[in-house]
Amino acid sequence: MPNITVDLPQDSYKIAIAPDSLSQLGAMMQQLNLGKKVVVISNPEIFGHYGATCIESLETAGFETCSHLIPAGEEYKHLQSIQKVYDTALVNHLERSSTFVALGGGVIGDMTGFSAATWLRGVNFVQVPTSLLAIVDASVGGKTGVNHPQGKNLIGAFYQPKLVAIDPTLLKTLLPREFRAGMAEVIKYGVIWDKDLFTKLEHHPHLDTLENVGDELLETIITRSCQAKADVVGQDEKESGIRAILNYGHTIGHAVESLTNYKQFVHGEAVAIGMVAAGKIAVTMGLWTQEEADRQDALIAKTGLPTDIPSEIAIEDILETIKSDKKVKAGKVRFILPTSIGKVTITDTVTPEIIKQAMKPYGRGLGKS
Ligand SMILES: NC(=O)c1ccc[n+]([C@@H]2O[C@H](COP(=O)([O-])OP(=O)(O)OC[C@H]3O[C@@H](n4cnc5c(N)ncnc54)[C@H](O)[C@@H]3O)[C@@H](O)[C@H]2O)c1
Ligand SMILES: O=C(O)C(=O)C[C@@H](O)[C@H](O)[C@H](O)COP(=O)(O)O
Ligand SMILES: [Zn+2]
Repeated sequence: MPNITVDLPQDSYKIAIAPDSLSQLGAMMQQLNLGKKVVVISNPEIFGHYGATCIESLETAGFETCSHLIPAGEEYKHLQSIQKVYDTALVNHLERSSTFVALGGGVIGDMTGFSAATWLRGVNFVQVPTSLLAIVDASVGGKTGVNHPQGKNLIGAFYQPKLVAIDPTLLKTLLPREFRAGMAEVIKYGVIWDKDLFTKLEHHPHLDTLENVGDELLETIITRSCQAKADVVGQDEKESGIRAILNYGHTIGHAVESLTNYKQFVHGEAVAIGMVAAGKIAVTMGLWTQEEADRQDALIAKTGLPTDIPSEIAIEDILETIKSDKKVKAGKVRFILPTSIGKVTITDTVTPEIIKQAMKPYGRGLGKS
């Protein structure tokens, strides 16, 4: 599989994609002129599977290692978990030249990156993504952070890794539900950026498990998704413009995640629901054809992802929650809406009335309104 570069004005970095990336991690990090000390941050399950290989690779390359484990789950993505990472960094005398390695999914990656951005005002950071979602999206681009009780990722920093080491063989232990969640972000790239990827996904009979996707399509999924993200981030590192398109499906998706207290849906599932909702809004506004929106929704359904906002969520609660979305500008909520497959527009013209109208015919999200 090819390597990809995230080309930035400062500190460009490599996304290394290979079936032995984990065992080569130490050797790859050796090339980066990093300090001797490394903390590997993970969760107990992932560390149980891959911690030993990771540590062995680092120590063979001459690094001194320690580890820090955070319990699994989005509900631990908060500032108290970061405080405990700082405690480990302090006890182990990590220095400015030291490196924080994220061995995990997007939750571990976002928290490790935020800890690295803030400990000693910034130490080195390396991503070793282990979930499909982290491989194709979260490990690339330097968005790091944690949730606030009032909303998703409200606390954070843009802080780029020195290296992203992707080992697709780690996916063999990922649960099918989590695989499908990653596929939601892959479908996102198809809708916002890569029509050809979208068509390839449409033509594949089953997208619901790693086995059904198969090696050839998996390689395409990983390389095209990472390339799409690298292209967008390379143009707009800190989301002053085009990068906002990577938030397609997230305006309503994040609201659904936080309104269900991160218990009912994992991130990718909420994004799938958010993409279907954004599609309805785009069709209602005359920006997108019903036929293409149906193709998007069919792909999401074929993957086995949810499509509907649960009826227990009142549309008023969604409208209230999206007011604290990070894309709000001059008090206006901005939406990313498709105009044709592979192309989207960023707009602040979506009113609460349009959202209600778009949702109404489908009977969703109107339970308590
Ligand atoms: N920074 C970004 O650009 C970005 C992009 C997308 C999502 N995110 C964030 O990422 C998070 C979602 O990431 P996620 O979907 O990876 O969730 P996650 O990190 O919670 O991982 C999902 C589950 O899979 C398990 N897991 C991961 N890899 C495994 C493996 N190889 N084998 C067995 N189990 C494994 C984890 O322990 C966890 O239980 C959200 O917090 C989201 O906000 C960030
Ligand atoms: O990298 C980006 O930019 C994204 O928006 C990618 C999203 O998939 C990801 O979920 C991100 O964390 C959302 O960012 P946020 O700024 O809306 O919290
Ligand atoms: Zn996302």
